[in-house]
Order: sequence, then C-alpha cells, then structure tokens
Amino acid sequence: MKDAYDLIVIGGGTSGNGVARMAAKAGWNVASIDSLPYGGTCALRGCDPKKMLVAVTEGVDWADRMKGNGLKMQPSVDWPDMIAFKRTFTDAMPPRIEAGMEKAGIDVLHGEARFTGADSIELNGEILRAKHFHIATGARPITLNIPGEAYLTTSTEFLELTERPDRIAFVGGGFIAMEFAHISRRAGASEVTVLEMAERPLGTFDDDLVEILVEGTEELGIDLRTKAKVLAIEKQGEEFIVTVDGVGGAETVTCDLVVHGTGRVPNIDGLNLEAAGVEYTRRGIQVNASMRTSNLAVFAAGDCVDSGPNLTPVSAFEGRVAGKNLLAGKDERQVKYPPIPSVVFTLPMVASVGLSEAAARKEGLKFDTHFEKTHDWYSSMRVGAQRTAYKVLVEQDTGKILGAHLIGPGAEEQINLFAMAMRAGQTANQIKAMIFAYPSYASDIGAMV
Ligand SMILES: Cc1cc2nc3c(=O)[nH]c(=O)nc-3n(C[C@H](O)[C@H](O)[C@H](O)COP(=O)(O)OP(=O)(O)OC[C@H]3O[C@@H](n4cnc5c(N)ncnc54)[C@H](O)[C@@H]3O)c2cc1C
Ligand SMILES: NC(=O)c1ccc[n+]([C@@H]2O[C@H](COP(=O)([O-])OP(=O)(O)OC[C@H]3O[C@@H](n4cnc5c(N)ncnc54)[C@H](O)[C@@H]3O)[C@@H](O)[C@H]2O)c1
Repeated sequence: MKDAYDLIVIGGGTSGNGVARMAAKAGWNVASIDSLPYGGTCALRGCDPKKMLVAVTEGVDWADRMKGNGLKMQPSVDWPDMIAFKRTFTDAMPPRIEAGMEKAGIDVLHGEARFTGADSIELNGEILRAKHFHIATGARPITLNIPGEAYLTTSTEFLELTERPDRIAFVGGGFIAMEFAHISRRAGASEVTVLEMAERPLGTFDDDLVEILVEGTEELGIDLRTKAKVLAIEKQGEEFIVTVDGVGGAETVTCDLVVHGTGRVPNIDGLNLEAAGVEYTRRGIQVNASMRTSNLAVFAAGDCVDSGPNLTPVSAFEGRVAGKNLLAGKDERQVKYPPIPSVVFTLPMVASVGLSEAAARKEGLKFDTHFEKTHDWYSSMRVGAQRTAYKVLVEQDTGKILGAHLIGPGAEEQINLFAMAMRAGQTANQIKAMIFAYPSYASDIGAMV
C-alpha cells in the first residue's frame, strides 16, 4: 500500500471494479478498497446467487407445468445442497476478482474508507491521498424505523441460510420479496407471506401483467397481502409476530423468519462526504451527466448516486462514463441512458422496457396497445405455461416501440430484443420482417407488435 495514488476507488462491485481496471490499464497508479470480499452485491449477494437458486427451483416449476404431459417426476429442493451449489460460484469470486485486479497492477485494499479531506481518506487508521476518487459504495437496505426492526433478515443473510425456515414472511412486495417468496415456496416452505403496503406488488411493472403474476403467485400457495403495511415485529420464543395495518385493520402474521424487502438506499452514511465537499441528498450522491460530483476530482456511479435505476447493467454503464471522463481529464461523455430492460425473476418472469401505458399517456403520445394473453400460443403450450402475456406499445405515426411488457418463459431474453430494437429505432414493421430461428421465444416477437 502506498500513501498517494492517482486514483482511489471506494467499492469493489460492478461500478467500482470497472473504473479501477480502466485507470490501471491506462497506466494510472490505482488503489481499490472494499470493506467486504471483492465482487459487490450482484456477484456475491444479489443477481447471480439469487438466479442460481432460481435455476434450482426452475426444476420444480418445470415438473409442475409438465405434470400429465408425459413427465413423471416430482422433484423437491434440498436447501443446504442448493446453498452449497450457490457457493460454488460465490466463494470462488472474491479470490478470482482480487487476483485479476492485482495482475492489472491495482493495490487491492480491505477496510472501510472514510473521507478526511478533499483529497484524502482514512483506511484502517492510516491516511491515503489521491488525485482522484471514484465512489461506488452501492446501496443498503432502507431503515424502516419500526419496533423490532433488528429482527429483519436481509437479502444477504437470506442467501446464506443453511436451513430453510418453514414459515417465512416478506416485508414489502417489490423485486426481492417476490423473487425470494417464489424461491422459498418452491423450495418447500409451507407458509410464505408477502406483505405489501401498496395496492399491488411490483409497483413499477405493468398492472395487467402483475395481475397475472399475482394469480400465479397465489396458485403457488403464497399468501400475498396488499394494502398491508408492516408496523412492528416482535419475537416470542423462537417465533416472530409481525403486526400489519391491513385491509381489515390490525392483523398479525406468525412466522419463523421475517425478510426485509422494502427497498434499498444509497450506502453513503459512513463516508463523511462533507469532508470531501461531495454533495448528496437522500436519493444519493449528486452527480452531473458526466458522473462527476460537486468535488471536481471525485466521480461516483452505481447504486450510491442519485441517477438511474439500481440495476447492475446501469452501474456498469455509469461506471464506464465516469471512467472515460476521469481518464480524459474533461467531461467528454455524458450519461444518456438507452432503454433499460428489467426482469423480475419470479416464475413466470415479468419483464419490462421503455414506457408503461400510463407514462406514455401522460406524455401525450399517440400509440396502439397490443395486449394479449398467450397461453394458447405454441411456445406456451410446448412448456405447459398457463400465465403468459405481452403488452407492447407501438407509436401510431412512427411505428416505433415505446414500451414492451412481458410475462412468461422466455421473457427475460425477449425483453433484450425489444431493448435492442428500441435503441436502434426499429419500427414494428422492421421487427415483423426479421427472420428469427424457429421455434424459439424470439420468433414470437414479430407477432407482438
Ligand atoms: C438480492 C438482490 C438481487 C438483485 N438482483 C438483481 C438482478 O437480478 N439484476 C440486476 O440488474 N440487479 C439486481 N440487483 C441490484 C444490483 O445488485 C445492484 O444494482 C448492483 O450490484 C450495484 O452495483 P454497485 O457497483 O453500484 O454497488 P455494489 O455492487 O453494491 O458495490 C458496492 C461495494 O462498496 C463496498 N463499500 C460500501 N461502503 C464502503 C466503504 N465505506 N469503504 C469500502 N467499501 C465500501 C461494499 O462492501 C460493496 O461491496 C439485486 C440486488 C439485490 C440486493
Ligand atoms: N431482478 C432485479 O433486477 C432485482 C432483484 C432484486 C433487487 N433489485 C434491486 O434492489 C432494489 C431493492 O429491492 P426491494 O425489493 O427491497 O425494493 P423495491 O423498491 O423493489 O420494493 C419495495 C416494496 O416495499 C413496499 N414497502 C415499503 N415499506 C413497507 C412497509 N412498511 N410494509 C409493507 N410494504 C412496504 C413498497 O411499497 C415497495 O413495493 C430494487 O429496487 C432493485 O433496484 C433488483
């Protein structure tokens, strides 16, 4: 460890590591710091491990869909084995990432960094200086300020559970609660409850498609309660009692585990940003379109900043812009987000890109809504999928795609095709004219526009 660098990157996740590598490749003297093992949320505590659990439970879903279609199999999930499977990926990542960074000439440091001045930080009691900083400290679970908050299990802790509790309650009905509730139920939990304070779960996704997902979620045996605001959590012996302000007044849910799923906020509280002259709000570190902060020598990107949705590809995208400008020494690149696809990895999956119907209407756009349930399409019938649908918004004058919303197998990949078509400004007719391999989920999209 040196005491002065060209660049210090705080945060060893998607946004941080990309910038550290770019600067090291350009010959800069770089240090990277993380208080946790290297890899960040996505690789170690988020997207990747979560989707490995989804992969296991897909077997259960597949067998359910194919019951009576010639497949005689009723698989069940062995939770400890599933977590061990997840670990084959997550345990290997930090040493692999650290070795790669060290090979690239980066000083890989561990500990919690805190600014002591405009060009200095404290790490493990020592002061380090740098000409530039890149802040990429991600997000943390929001503090709910309710009695018994300490009894909440975080998504990180959930992904480490060595035994599966039988009765699990999820506070919130967003991405984490819906995905983890589906995993838990298919893994055999007998009572899975989702407590969402809004009128419906997954508030940013299309109403009609979420309604279809809600039907599937209830059919799976998940107790999904809306207009249910969690007020308190109490521990009685080995059990937890969750108090909810529900439709019929005060309700309680008794369970073995209560999981936090009420949102994540920028992880910036401990950074002492005031000392660095870096301005921030509750939404995160304030950055301009070049990802530069109010201290011109400090950049920031990813979940810790006040722009863009908190998704891995967005953190990577913002990091690339920050890195380019950092190396150029001037604001050469601006963040101009392309259409950002997003997927809820429940089964069936729900996927979305572009404008919702409500947003398109609010903008005064003239468009046709193509909405259809597709359980009788070949691609749904082939895999026994009952809950499949699409809603695509096509602009009347231009034929361009304003938004695409999908539910069903294949949605996670179809949505990327829509994102690409939108980015390229392709029209409905151009998409119809494409030749896609058949039979495939891609080959359905021409019929959706
Ligand atoms: C359960 C879960 C599932 C998710 N699934 C998906 C998904 O399927 N698809 C998707 O696109 N997104 C998903 N996300 C969101 C995605 O993980 C994040 O948007 C992304 O990882 C953010 O990357 P980042 O680089 O901004 O921050 P992070 O990857 O969070 O990296 C920040 C790093 O900074 C470190 N740090 C913080 N403060 C300090 C400090 N003071 N000193 C030193 N180090 C510090 C932290 O330890 C952390 O490693 C999921 C998130 C969660 C929680
Ligand atoms: N597949 C993915 O891309 C993916 C998966 C997981 C997480 N993430 C990222 O992580 C973020 C955090 O996920 P999340 O699920 O925690 O948050 P979220 O923002 O998706 O959902 C939070 C939900 O909690 C509800 N809520 C808030 N307070 C409540 C209370 N007291 N009682 C009941 N309900 C309450 C809100 O109405 C909201 O619907 C996401 O916004 C996303 O950026 C992405």
